[in-house]
Amino acid sequence: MSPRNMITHLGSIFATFIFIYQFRSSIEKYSQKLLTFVYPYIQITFKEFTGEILVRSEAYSAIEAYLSSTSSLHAKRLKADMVKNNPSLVLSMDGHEEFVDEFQGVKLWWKFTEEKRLYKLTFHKKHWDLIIGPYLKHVLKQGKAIQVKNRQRKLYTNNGSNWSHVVFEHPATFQTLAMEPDRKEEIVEDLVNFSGSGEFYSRIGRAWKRVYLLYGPPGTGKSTMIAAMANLLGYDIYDLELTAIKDNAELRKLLIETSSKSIIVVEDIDCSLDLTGQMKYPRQKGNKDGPKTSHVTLSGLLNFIDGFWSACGGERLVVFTTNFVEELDPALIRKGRMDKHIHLSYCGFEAFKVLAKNYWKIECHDLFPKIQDLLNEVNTTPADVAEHLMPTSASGDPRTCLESLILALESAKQAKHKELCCEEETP
Ligand SMILES: Nc1ncnc2c1ncn2[C@@H]1O[C@H](COP(=O)(O)OP(=O)(O)OP(=O)(O)O)[C@@H](O)[C@H]1O
Ligand SMILES: [Mg+2]
Repeated sequence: MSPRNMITHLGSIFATFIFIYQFRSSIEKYSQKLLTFVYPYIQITFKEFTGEILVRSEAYSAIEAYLSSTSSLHAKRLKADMVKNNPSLVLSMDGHEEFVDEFQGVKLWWKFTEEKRLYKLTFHKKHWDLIIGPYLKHVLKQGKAIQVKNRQRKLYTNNGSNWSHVVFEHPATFQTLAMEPDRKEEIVEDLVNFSGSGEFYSRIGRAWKRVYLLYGPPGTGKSTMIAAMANLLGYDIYDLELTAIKDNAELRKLLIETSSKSIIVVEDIDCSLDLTGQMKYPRQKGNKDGPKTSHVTLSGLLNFIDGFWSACGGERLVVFTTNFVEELDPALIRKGRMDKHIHLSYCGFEAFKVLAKNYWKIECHDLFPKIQDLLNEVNTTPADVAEHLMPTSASGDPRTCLESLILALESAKQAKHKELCCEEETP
């Protein structure tokens, strides 16, 4: 073939290529249009790992948590996994399993692809706004809440300026806490409101934190309530031992290292802090008048909490406890610094009934009226009552325990009576 013909020949091949290419892209364009007309569904994929450095996507894990809880009710094929830091089995959709969800009357489909580690969401394009907006917001919110509930919680303690932690597994709940039901309900409501009010706090420009002061005699349930709070909200606990802290710099370091969704606990502040704000030393635990040993003042701590928390992460509770609330400087415990004061007192009859139900699953008994009368006359702590209700032998029956409690209450009543008589006799 002559060069001239060769070039013409090549030109026509090239032109054909161009034609096919253009024809193909218009086919693609029209087929795309046709497809969307014929197939009006939108698909969105959520991959487990995203970005150049392949970070695990938060959206993926929230969707996984959401679907594992909702799909386990409907999907036909599930798989069960033990997940690190999670005490229970986590069910999730088996590979290629499809799950139909419904939101405000709109159907949508989730499909999990195991080998690609992705979730595919399919929905009709006319629901675009509803799905991209409220639905996905609902899925991520629910998923995150489920993750918090399932995650293994930790109990941190500080030795000096470093935290160390153990797995937090305390059985106390507000159901098992001996307290008047309506007071308990009010506290639970306050806590649940707090945990759901992130937007509220950012709208009013306040740090998302709430400070509780639990006060009352020893053995009335202050530490038990803290555990119940952590279990209710799924929070970690940071048990801050202030006497182990040298100065404010160490305190700042410890507080900055705490994570959100946690309770910072400062027990027995009357024993670990200078309550008047002067740089003296607090007393040893339980010794009302002994010398003080820490270098951190309550006002210094509260200023940190006010200042520190407005500067960084939110959703933290701070809980102070004390046996001697009357010792605390009112300026330091005023509302706004310590938002909620909770008095845990001696055991009343309603609180006793909670303990009787916890320990013996009894809600009434012929000895209850006698116990009610004695509890109205004698101050005894739930710890003491719990001690008497503890079954002494495997076959023990409630009567033995209730009778031993009555004996103890009657002797306490006589001792009180004697004390009163002595007081009257002393001139
Ligand atoms: N209100 C309560 N409800 C249920 N159990 C209680 C209650 N109060 C005390 N107890 C029982 O008594 C034990 C001691 O209670 P807890 O440690 O909560 O007392 P506390 O108020 O923190 O005492 P302290 O002031 O000495 O720290 C707990 O293990 C718990 O079993
Ligand atoms: Mg305690």
